[in-house]
Amino acid sequence: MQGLYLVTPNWDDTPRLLAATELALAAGVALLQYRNKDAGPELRMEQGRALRALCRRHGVPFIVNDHVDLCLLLDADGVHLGGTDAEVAKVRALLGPGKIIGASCYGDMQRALDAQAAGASYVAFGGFYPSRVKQYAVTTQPAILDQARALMSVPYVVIGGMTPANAAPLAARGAHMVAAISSVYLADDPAAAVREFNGLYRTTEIRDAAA
Ligand SMILES: Cc1ncc(COP(=O)(O)OP(=O)(O)O)c(N)n1
Ligand SMILES: Cc1nc(C(=O)O)sc1CCOP(=O)(O)O
Ligand SMILES: [Mg+2]
Repeated sequence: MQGLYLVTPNWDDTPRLLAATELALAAGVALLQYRNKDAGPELRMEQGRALRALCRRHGVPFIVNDHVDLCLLLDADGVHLGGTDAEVAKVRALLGPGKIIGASCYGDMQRALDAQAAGASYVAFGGFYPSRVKQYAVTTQPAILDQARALMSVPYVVIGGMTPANAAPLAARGAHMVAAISSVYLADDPAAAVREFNGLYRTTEIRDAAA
């Protein structure tokens, strides 16, 4: 797992969402998360089903945000859980070993260690920078990645206001994936934005190979 972790925006216009996502997936995305905090159950089912089909066509793992029931209904590849969502251990017991479970850990290393012990497949640290789509206090520091490199055995993701430029030092510091919404979905050219994010990892690989 390395590269861009694309997360969807709160768009109710499904054709627009699918068109932008298709461009992004064709450009090369490591994981896609369906996150629409404004959608009701019907729209979530419609968008989730369509995005799952798109991901299958492109061979990209499909993750559902928050909704374990939707993950099961769609036979998604996994679910992402935050502090107010279901507990990782309970969801792991329900989904079994084959599904991906992600856990939001904000700037909290102990939370990441606990999530890993409870069966998380990856953890996410954030928000590093102000976001155009979510309000939070920007308190997470890049130094948490140095602790993660030393302590974590599952991959760790960075999220929150990511652009190819400001994510570069975080990728260089060991983040396995960069998660983003607006830098791709609000870009004039979503495919070009995806390629720019992926460029961070080519640079990291070249640097690692030379070390
Ligand atoms: C990859 C990734 N990281 C963090 C989050 C945030 O999850 P959460 O704190 O549960 O907040 P909401 O996304 O549910 O508003 C995420 N979704 N994805
Ligand atoms: C959904 C989400 N979770 C965050 C966290 O810090 O846990 S930041 C965030 C929003 C990410 O969108 P953008 O790339 O547009 O800032
Ligand atoms: Mg959540």
